[in-house]
Amino acid sequence: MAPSANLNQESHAFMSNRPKILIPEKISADGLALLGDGFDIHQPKSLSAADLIQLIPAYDALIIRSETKVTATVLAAATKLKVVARAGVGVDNIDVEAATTHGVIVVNSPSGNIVAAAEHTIALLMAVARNVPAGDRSLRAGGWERSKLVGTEVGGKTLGIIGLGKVGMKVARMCVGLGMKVVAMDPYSSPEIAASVDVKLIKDLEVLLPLVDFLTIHTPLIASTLDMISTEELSKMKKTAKVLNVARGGVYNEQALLDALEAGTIAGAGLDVFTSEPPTEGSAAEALCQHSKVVATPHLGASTVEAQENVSLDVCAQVLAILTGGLPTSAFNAPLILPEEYRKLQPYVKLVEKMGSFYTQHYSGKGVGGTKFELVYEGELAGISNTRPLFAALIKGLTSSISDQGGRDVNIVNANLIAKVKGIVVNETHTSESPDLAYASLVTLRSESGQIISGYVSGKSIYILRIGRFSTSFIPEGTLLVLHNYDEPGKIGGVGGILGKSGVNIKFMSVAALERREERGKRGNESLSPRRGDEALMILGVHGEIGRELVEKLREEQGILAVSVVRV
Ligand SMILES: NC(=O)C1=CN([C@@H]2O[C@H](COP(=O)(O)OP(=O)(O)OC[C@H]3O[C@@H](n4cnc5c(N)ncnc54)[C@H](O)[C@@H]3O)[C@@H](O)[C@H]2O)C=CC1
Ligand SMILES: O=C(O)C(=O)COP(=O)(O)O
Repeated sequence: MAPSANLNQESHAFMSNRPKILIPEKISADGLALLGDGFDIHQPKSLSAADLIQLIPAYDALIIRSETKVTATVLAAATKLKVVARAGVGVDNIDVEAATTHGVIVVNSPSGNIVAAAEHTIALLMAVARNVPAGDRSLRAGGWERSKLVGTEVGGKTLGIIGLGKVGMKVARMCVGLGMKVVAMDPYSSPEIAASVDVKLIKDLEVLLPLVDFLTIHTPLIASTLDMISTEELSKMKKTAKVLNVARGGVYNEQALLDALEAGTIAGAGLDVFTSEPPTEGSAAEALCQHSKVVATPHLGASTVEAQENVSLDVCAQVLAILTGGLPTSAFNAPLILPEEYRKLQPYVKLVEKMGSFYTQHYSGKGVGGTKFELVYEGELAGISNTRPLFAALIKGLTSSISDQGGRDVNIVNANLIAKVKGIVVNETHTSESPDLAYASLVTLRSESGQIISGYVSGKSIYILRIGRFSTSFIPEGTLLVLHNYDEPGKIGGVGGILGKSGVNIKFMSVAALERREERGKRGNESLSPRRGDEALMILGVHGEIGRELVEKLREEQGILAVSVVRV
């Protein structure tokens, strides 16, 4: 479907190479200021589902609230997207599983708007208890209906909370403050946590429902909470009970609630959220909004100046971190890594990726290697338990030369999944016993069939230290020619001559000698000069086109045992 004219205009307005951020919903300016001017930020006023699919391929980040539906189709089209940031709590409008498959990080603001949501729950509680909106409506219409609008006090009444999480706990505190008795049901909470806010935890919903005068739900909308309160549950409640929903449309079955209000088996409802927003014509949600026993608001739970500042700051900081190579603080589908650990790991991420890429290109061409690996961390690295970024870097490196996307599709979010699909198994070993280690940390990649590559980081540079039986020290960068040869005089000259004739310049050369038997296992930084008659690896950093013909020519050169071209 073609995008609207308005959209075309807007999308052509910026064509720079800066990372692009799409913000189709209203986000507070505080967070946007945090992003600075290093990005192209596009804030269309409204975006249809079709327009979103049309636009999304150009974007690196998407910042949304509850209105934008980030479906599997949107994510499949989002070839550059690195992050979907939800400026709020609930991520039920994002297909998190599809995001994981596509390597897109989903972040949110876990607590930026919880005070707002809790306070809005109290606003609806008081509104339904005291008929505030009905009184206001009647007065505006010229009435003065006092006896018709007699309410109930909340003090001394029992409130039931389903979902004693962040919002639920705040609501509990506030309602205890209002003099209410509070009981709660949450299978993942503990009696101690509940007791800390004077709440009695009740295991069974069936036991809780008949006790309460007011019921409020504060769970996420997930499979197990959809239609959690339906006809049967409502029938167990007092006829005078009133229900509140500032969580998500769908945790109460809307039709069942409408029927109960109509039948008088439930006395009233305060609703902020609906299964379709705005409610579709003729739906139970629309009928609920019009019902005389209902106080309804248009998903205003998080709509306070303060909450919007908080959530905007929270998610923009994370988008900034992700787009500049850092890690988010609250991701739904990425592991939590402490900033200090991440700082230490970062140089090794590049090293391990290059080791993996080198491995695939150097060994797989020879038909050796396998898909089972051991990644050994020695020295300082051994002390870091959360090496998930290194695991992801290895998977990215191993698969980069054999995937359509050149490994760009692999990241910390989906590395596990991709490894599984490709049958790659990595066993990470941390060994702190490395008495002769001359580097702060050493990383060794070992395949099940015995191939080995080791590397280390020094300052800002990364080095490959060992390839199979050969010890070396070179910076893996650009196009490398790796020649396995007999270490005989004239080899370098011969190879140099062939390359020169083909217009290929040599940028650097490193001759890797066979590790002496006594040196194996030690791997210090002592340089090992090749001995006559031994085999050696010649690693050449080259500039120029290395075609198949040239590789064949090199292979035919006397004393050359194997040639591989590695691009890292
Ligand atoms: N109306 C609005 O504008 C807003 C709505 N929300 C909604 O409120 C929800 C809750 O937010 P938070 O308290 O921050 O989340 P939370 O994750 O801190 O708490 C959710 C609680 O629900 C519990 N839970 C999960 N499944 C359950 C089940 N089957 N039965 C009983 N308890 C269950 C969990 O154990 C957890 O304690 C969000 O997921 C969001 O959908 C949040 C903010 C604003
Ligand atoms: O944070 C949440 O879960 C909310 O429901 C708030 O939604 P909103 O950002 O106001 O569209």
